[in-house]
Amino acid sequence: MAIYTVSKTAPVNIATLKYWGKRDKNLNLPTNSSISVTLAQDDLRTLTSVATSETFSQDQLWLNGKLESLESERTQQCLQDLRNLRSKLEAGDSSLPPMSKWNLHIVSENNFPTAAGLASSAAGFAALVAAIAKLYELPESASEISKIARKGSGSACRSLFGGYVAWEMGSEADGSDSKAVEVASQSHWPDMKAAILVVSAAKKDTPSTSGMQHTVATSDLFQERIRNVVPKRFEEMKQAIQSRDFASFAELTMRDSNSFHATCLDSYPPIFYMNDTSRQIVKLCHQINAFYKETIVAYTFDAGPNAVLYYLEQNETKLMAFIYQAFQRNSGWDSKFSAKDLAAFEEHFTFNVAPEMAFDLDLDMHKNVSRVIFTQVGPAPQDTAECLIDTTTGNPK
Ligand SMILES: Nc1ncnc2c1ncn2[C@@H]1O[C@H](COP(=O)(O)OP(=O)(O)OP(=O)(O)O)[C@@H](O)[C@H]1O
Ligand SMILES: C[C@@](O)(CCOP(=O)(O)OP(=O)(O)O)CC(=O)O
Repeated sequence: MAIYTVSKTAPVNIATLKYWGKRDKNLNLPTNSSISVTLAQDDLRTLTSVATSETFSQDQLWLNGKLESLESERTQQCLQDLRNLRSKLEAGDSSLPPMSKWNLHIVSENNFPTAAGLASSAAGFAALVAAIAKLYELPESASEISKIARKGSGSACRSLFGGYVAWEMGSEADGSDSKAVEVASQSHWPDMKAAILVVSAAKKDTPSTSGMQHTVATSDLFQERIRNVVPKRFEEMKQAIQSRDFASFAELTMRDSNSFHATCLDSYPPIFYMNDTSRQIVKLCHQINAFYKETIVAYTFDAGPNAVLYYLEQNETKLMAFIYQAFQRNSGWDSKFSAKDLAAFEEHFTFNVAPEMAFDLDLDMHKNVSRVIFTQVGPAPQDTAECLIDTTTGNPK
């Protein structure tokens, strides 16, 4: 009996205007629109292979080599929506194999820690939905498909696009207008880079879903954020991206990270995602921008202590003069930079920074950082020849 197989990779996205709060928990409808940058898949990606056949006896998911439950309401909703679309297609074309009635085998691998605040659920659900949509040969646009990924994990809808992405919150009760759209392509602003300082790769304390429910229910500041702060910032950030205005983009990004974490602190009891090391990194970024009298770096933090720093390629040496000095003992440098690059960072620090520097760099900061990941803006989910499923048995390789 035929086994049909498809594989896809999907990216991580890191929000520059944060999604925090749901107006509908079941449909994952947000209380505000958000914006993110999609990151390159060479460094952080989910690879998902899906197979379907009349012979499979049940839906099954293997995540990072382990059989996982597919029971969660969110995954079930994604599978149901995809099957409904496939079923419509089959109704109009009797030559199509009736895949909507068959079970699925899903095998997925993240090349980075799962559930550690590195947006694994975003890449994970984007890859799952994109792979099944391809297997089913669905003609729907990426925005339409993003509505399905959104039900898996809100931020996953933004991982259906490359470059710079908005998730428009929409206003319909059924979520039909709550979808991801492209703000600008990767090629519009290709020199955006990101350095991720992994402060903790451990599973986080308060999962995003319960954290945001708690904030919605208890924070007064949250109301101010969604009513008066984010709507204006959403327009300003789109404008900054469209005009490639890094200084504005960076300030809006940092302010929004601070605003989101302020609502966490304003929740009762409070939620703490950032830790002392995160705060030291915030301070360092402001010191770097003040040193150069120009905004060359932006920090942002998700639901965990890890820092994501956005900067432009042309400012790499200026920024890395500081970052290499502080974090050179952490792993991650050699795979991205040549010995010549690293020497240039060191030299820039010694000759341009050190003589003028008005503050002390805390050389112990690296002790609380496990590794540094260097990456940049990247494309939408990709087709791949790599397959995690044995095409003769339909089981993981
Ligand atoms: N490749 C994948 N395929 C399917 N589901 C996945 C995949 N990777 C992660 N997930 C789901 O996402 C969950 C982790 O999501 P969670 O929101 O807790 O962490 P995170 O995405 O790393 O953090 P955050 O979204 O707050 O940045 C996993 O437990 C799993 O259910
Ligand atoms: C802080 C954030 O990263 C929160 C992401 O939350 P999730 O998308 O993980 O939440 P669920 O919809 O409940 O799955 C901000 C963001 O990515 O916009």
